Parts: sequence; structure tokens; C-alpha cells
Amino acid sequence: MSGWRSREIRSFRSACAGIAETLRGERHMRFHLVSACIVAVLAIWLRIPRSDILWLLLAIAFVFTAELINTAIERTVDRISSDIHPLAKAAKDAAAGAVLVAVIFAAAVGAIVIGPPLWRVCFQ
Ligand SMILES: Nc1ncnc2c1ncn2[C@@H]1O[C@H](COP(=O)(O)OP(=O)(O)OP(=O)(O)O)[C@@H](O)[C@H]1O
Repeated sequence: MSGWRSREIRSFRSACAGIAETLRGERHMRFHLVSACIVAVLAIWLRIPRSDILWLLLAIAFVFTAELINTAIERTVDRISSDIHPLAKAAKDAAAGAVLVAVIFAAAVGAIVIGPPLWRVCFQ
């Protein structure tokens, strides 16, 4: 196997290990995964159109990406020092803020895309 290809495979494995480790270590990441699975089941059941599925996929990818970056920042801050410091707090709070923005976006997309068809199925 060429050096380039084995390097690419190593990078891919490292990225998968990062996702798996975040799933194991972060309760919020597991919650996001369960939420994404529920959304996928609802989207199939309600026959959501493909154009709207793209919005759902974007929202899910946004939340996962934000949580992975949040975890990377938390671990980096903890690795540098376990001391209480206002900059450490600012870094972690900003990273948590990124997750919050992503979650609010995902909740809005879910309400717009899944809300109306789910309402019709349940209450009409
Ligand atoms: N070294 C530190 N110095 C000052 N404040 C800190 C420090 N570490 C954490 N904090 C504060 O505690 C909060 C929680 O930090 P922690 O590292 O426990 O994240 P967490 O609870 O694992 O976050 P998440 O729920 O996103 O996984 C931070 O957002 C920050 O406000």
C-alpha cells in the first residue's frame, strides 16, 4: 500500500476514534446521537421530502461538529492546566456557547420541518 494511502487510512481511523471517544466520554454527545436517531425515524415515518431532509442532516452535522469541537477545547484546556483561571472558564464557556447555538438551530429546523407533519398525524 502506498505511503499516501496508509497515511489517509491512519487519519480516518484517528477521526473515527475521536468520535467514538467523545461518544464514550460525553453524556451530551450520546444525547445528540439518540436525538438524531429519533429524528431519522420520524423523518422516514412522516415521509419528509428530500429537500427538507437536507436541512435535518445539516442541523445534525452542525450539532455533532460543535460538540466534538467543544470536547476538543475542554480536553485541551484541562491538559494545559487543572488550575481555575478566568481564561480557562472563558474558553470552555465560549465552546459550550457554540454547542448551544447549534442546538437552538437544530431545534428550530426540527420544529419547522417535522413539527407540522407530526401535528397532522397526531391531532388531525
Ligand atoms: N479550569 C477552569 N477554570 C475556571 N472555570 C472552569 C475551569 N474548568 C471548568 N470551568 C467552568 O466549569 C464549566 C464546566 O466545565 P467542565 O470542564 O466540567 O465541562 P463539562 O461540564 O464537562 O461540560 P459539558 O457539559 O459541555 O461536557 C465551564 O463551562 C467553566 O465555566
